[in-house]
Amino acid sequence: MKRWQISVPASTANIGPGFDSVGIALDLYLELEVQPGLEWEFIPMSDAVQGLPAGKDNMIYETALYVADRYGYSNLPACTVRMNSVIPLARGLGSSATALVAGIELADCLLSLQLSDEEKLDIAVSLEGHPDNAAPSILGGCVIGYYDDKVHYIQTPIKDVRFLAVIPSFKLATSDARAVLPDQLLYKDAVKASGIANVAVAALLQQNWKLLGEMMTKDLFHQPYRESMIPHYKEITDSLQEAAYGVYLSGAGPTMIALIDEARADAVHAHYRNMYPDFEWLLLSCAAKGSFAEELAVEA
Ligand SMILES: Nc1ncnc2c1ncn2[C@@H]1O[C@H](COP(=O)(O)OP(=O)(O)O)[C@@H](O)[C@H]1O
Ligand SMILES: N[C@@H](CCOP(=O)(O)O)C(=O)O
Repeated sequence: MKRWQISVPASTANIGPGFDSVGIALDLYLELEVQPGLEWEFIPMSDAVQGLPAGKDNMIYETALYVADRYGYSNLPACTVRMNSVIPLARGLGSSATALVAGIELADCLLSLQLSDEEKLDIAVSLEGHPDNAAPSILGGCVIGYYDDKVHYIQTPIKDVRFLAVIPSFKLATSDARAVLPDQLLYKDAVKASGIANVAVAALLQQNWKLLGEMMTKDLFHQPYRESMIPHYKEITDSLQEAAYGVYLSGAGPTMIALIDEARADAVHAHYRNMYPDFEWLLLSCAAKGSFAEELAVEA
């Protein structure tokens, strides 16, 4: 009887103006331990995953079944899945994408599909609609991508900077934070927004963190519409701006992230954590490696 360990990194999407397109994998993980069982059961092993569906209504199972169906299988052998995660849910750190990617890895293990990264990407992004969370969770590093009939992307490493996440205590579902965005932009505004995003991406590729930070605050695609959903957004981001290259809304929020020089990160973290103790603070790094599954030794 085989057993597996599946590991999927969280992600921070948009990075300011890279709306629905730019994302970075973070060293914060959803981990699953999978072993054959009598019926499907998802057991939470950490606080972050308490209260999630425990059976076939869990998103990880639903995704795995979707993959099975896509490859011509009508069911999956029942398993007990122990879920361990430190990714806060509905905070803008890509937890739903980690569940989706974990489901793909799960089906891959149980059905010996031997999916390539490209196949995993195609499945995940066709389900999410945008590649900014799922692509870095699968590939690791920073991924700049666009999806139509396939995922067009560039993957690039991130070095010398840390991500200081300021996490409010309330949840904000991505669907709610997308509902406040406009249906259309005026042509001249779209040109301006695209110019800002182009410079941000070029800065990212050249690791020009100062220029990237400047472009973060100029975003016209999503942050201006979402800021008012997050109490103290302006106060906190203005304050952090003094110690950071730039500050942005992570994914759909409510988490805010300051991009900080690696050498100063610990000191900045300690200082701001004391200033705003009502928030959860996490000092994170880019995860160079994406999702993976490995077979565990059979228990005696
Ligand atoms: N490990 C998991 N197992 C099952 N469902 C999950 C898991 N992690 C996240 N989800 C689902 O994803 C939802 C959060 O998704 P979303 O609103 O997109 O926020 P985010 O992806 O920013 O955390 C959770 O409320 C839950 O329904
Ligand atoms: N581009 C999406 C990203 C959502 O990320 P999440 O981590 O909040 O799920 C958006 O901004 O809506």
